[in-house]
Amino acid sequence: MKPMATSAKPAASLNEIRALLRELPGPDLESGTAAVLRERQLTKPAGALGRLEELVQWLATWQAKHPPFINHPRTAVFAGNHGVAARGVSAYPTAVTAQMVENFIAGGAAVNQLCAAVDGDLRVYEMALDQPTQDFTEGPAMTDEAAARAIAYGMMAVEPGVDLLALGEMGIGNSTAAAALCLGLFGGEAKDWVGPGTGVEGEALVRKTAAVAEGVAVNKPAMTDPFEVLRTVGGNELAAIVGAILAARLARVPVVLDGFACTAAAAVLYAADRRALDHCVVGHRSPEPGHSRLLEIIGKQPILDLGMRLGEGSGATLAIQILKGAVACHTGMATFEEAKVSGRSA
Ligand SMILES: O=C(O)c1ccc[n+]([C@@H]2O[C@H](COP(=O)([O-])O)[C@@H](O)[C@H]2O)c1
Ligand SMILES: Cc1cc2nc[nH]c2cc1C
Repeated sequence: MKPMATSAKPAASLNEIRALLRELPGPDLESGTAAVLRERQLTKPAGALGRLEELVQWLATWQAKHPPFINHPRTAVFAGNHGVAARGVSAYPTAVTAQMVENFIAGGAAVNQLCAAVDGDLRVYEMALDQPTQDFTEGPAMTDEAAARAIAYGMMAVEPGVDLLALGEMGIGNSTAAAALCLGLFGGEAKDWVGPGTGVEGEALVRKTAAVAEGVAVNKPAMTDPFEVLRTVGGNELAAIVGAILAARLARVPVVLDGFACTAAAAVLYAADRRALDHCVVGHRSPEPGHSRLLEIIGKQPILDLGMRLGEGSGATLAIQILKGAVACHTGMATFEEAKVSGRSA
């Protein structure tokens, strides 16, 4: 694992990102069909591997390869700080974002263990933690240039050789930003999208809900498209996730999303183009109430449902093991013909 310092990337504008969205490659139906045809020949009753069969078809379709493979999975964790955290909306101080980055580097976090367990390559991308975004209850969190730069930064997580990308985030206060993103993108009321995050309750939860409502109200006139929602109430690590998802699509790398904040960032792309997340699965369901609501809207069924509400890519990384199992069956099983097993009689 190698941490990466934030460096000035060539300035981009959100218009360049919007243009990219119009160039996304579609599914490779030939590879997907090849996976379905092979599944039918394997020594099992038709459909008996359930969702594993769908996942293999999905992988083949979006890697544009049959058989699909997972030899070099990567978990990319983006870390950012949020001005809105100063409103007392998290159970933890903002210093924890940088402290946890140190913990990731030292190998002491949950995601380090989960990534090692799936033989993954963990990368941590620290994004100017000493320069939090503006408090979005007072105006836009980011300028156009800063949002575009953060998206471009996230694109670096997709490098040659990576064949599956799990995404995660670390950012004290980002469940407030994620709730504001969801409210800005999909409407409803602030309380529909706000939950405990790291464990806020009582007065702090009231403050958090008010911050989300206020942030969206203040920035509403600027929220003319999903990228403006990201710019005005999102954050660096959330924008980077958007960039990583776009770059993965362009490089034909399937993506595994994590919990609430990660999925909320991804939902910016869904709101901009209904097909933009077709190369993504959601690794797990977080108990953060906004996550289930969001999964319903984007039409994704999570792979795991283990009550994990950690973030940092932990659930997405764990789900890599399920995807590996699906690929192992698909590539390693014998066909009825090879194993001389009789097929279905009626
Ligand atoms: O992934 C989730 O669903 C999730 C749910 C609750 C908390 N988190 C993590 O906790 C942090 C955000 O919580 P908060 O209370 O500081 O907004 C951030 O670092 C997330 O990775 C993550
Ligand atoms: C300790 C801690 C670890 C985390 N990992 C991801 N988000 C986190 C938030 C906190 C507070």
